[in-house]
Amino acid sequence: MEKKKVRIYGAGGHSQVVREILEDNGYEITHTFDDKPENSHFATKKLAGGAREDLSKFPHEGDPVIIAVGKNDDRAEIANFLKCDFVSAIHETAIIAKSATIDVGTVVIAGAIINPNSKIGKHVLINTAASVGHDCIVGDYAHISPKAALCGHVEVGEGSQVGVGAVVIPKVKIGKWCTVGAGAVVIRDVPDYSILVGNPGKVIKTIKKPKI
Ligand SMILES: CC(=O)SCCNC(=O)CCNC(=O)[C@H](O)C(C)(C)COP(=O)(O)OP(=O)(O)OC[C@H]1O[C@@H](n2cnc3c(N)ncnc32)[C@H](O)[C@@H]1OP(=O)(O)O
Repeated sequence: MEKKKVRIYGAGGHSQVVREILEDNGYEITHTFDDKPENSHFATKKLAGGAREDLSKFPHEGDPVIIAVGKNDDRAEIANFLKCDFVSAIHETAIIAKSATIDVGTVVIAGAIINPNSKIGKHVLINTAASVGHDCIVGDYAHISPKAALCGHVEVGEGSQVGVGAVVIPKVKIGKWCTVGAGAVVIRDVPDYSILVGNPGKVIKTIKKPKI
């Protein structure tokens, strides 16, 4: 049987993880693109320039693409300028409830768990061993970092990152483009554009709305 084909946008460390998931899932990677080839991971082969230099020259048509870029605002920007079909990458050891939904372009890494009725947006990253409780909503371009835990009915807004090992208690709403620091415990709703750290989590900074 002919292999499914995919192109990877992004050639850093995260791209290596996505590549392995796709290969394990039976894909052939036909091209890898990066806007900063000089920063690419040493193991990347057959690298081509990205679309930022000249969008009109980018081969939008062709094999579908996955955006394997770790920074949420970069992922959002790239998703907005590419006119391609997108695929998702879900590691075989991830546990995803039948009633959970996952939108296009999303990556779910080894050992992650997504419980019933949760809705995961586009181009989201659910990282290694992260857990998403029941009835959660995770917005487009968000990142739930390794071993972070969202309890039930939690909402994470567009573009927000929940840092490694952070915990979010039930029913808390995290706004858009927030960063929850590593190891934080979030016990109250978080306004858009906040950076929050500690236990109990406290907002230490507010960022400007990213240009995407
Ligand atoms: C596979 C992977 O690699 S996935 C990657 C996952 N990445 C992460 O989880 C990283 C999450 N990022 C963090 O925790 C960062 O420290 C951030 C975003 C919270 C803060 O970063 P910055 O905005 O650069 O803040 P900065 O480092 O200047 O620290 C500001 C203050 O917050 C404190 N602080 C920073 N991070 C934390 C934290 N996680 N917990 C508690 N306090 C913290 C600092 O000690 C400092 O305190 P001070 O002002 O009293 O000295």
